[in-house]
Amino acid sequence: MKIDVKICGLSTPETLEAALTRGASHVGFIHFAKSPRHLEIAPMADLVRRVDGRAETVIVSVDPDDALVDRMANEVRPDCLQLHGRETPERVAAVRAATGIKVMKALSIAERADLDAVATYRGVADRLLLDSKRPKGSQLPGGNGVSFDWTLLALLDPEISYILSGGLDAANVGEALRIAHPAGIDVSSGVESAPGIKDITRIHAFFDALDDIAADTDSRKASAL
Ligand SMILES: O=C(O)c1ccccc1N[C@@H]1O[C@H](COP(=O)(O)O)[C@@H](O)[C@H]1O
Repeated sequence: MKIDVKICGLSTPETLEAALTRGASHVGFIHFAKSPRHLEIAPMADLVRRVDGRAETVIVSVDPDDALVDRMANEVRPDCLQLHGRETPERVAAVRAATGIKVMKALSIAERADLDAVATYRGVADRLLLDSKRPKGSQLPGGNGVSFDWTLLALLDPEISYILSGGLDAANVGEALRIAHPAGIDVSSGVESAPGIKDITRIHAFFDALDDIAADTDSRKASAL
């Protein structure tokens, strides 16, 4: 089964094109002032226009107030709003109802107990994204390039569809997909040369790794016949 691939924290037309050319299903843009990937609304709207239907566009924000939700919805018009803060299920439902835009809710996972929150967003958020907890001292709730214990995901109801995020890169995505069975994967730091600087070579390396995994899966299926 082909999984969704979200390349997040894009901020230049060149790196956006690289992600789209390699077949990203989702491209993400960060609106969070403390992030090295932060984009103001106008340049973000410009990048979103360039996508022109080739992938789903996602704006990532953290506990946005109603005024910011309104600006993101009306001035950028993304396909999806990713809420990466402490938004409750009620807030997710309210953002969705107010904008008519899909909502992806990010949840932080570090231990078994963190999985309990996942079910409370089921049927409320359009997509669920499972990310690592922020490391001590980090000002960012995501985009820290840190992964969590993927074996925890075996404890999740298998009916729950999620996007796996946190510390993925070309070197570890194969192992992640052997352990977890996400509907999609999300990468940001793993395709950067420095915080906030997307690297076209690393974007290609990430998709090359996914191509290798797909080829390996196909050859295993063929030899099982
Ligand atoms: O990337 C950021 O700076 C960021 C800021 C605030 C909220 C979320 C953010 N990023 C999200 O975190 C995932 C995982 O990032 P990484 O691959 O571990 O670096 C990223 O894709 C964004 O969805």
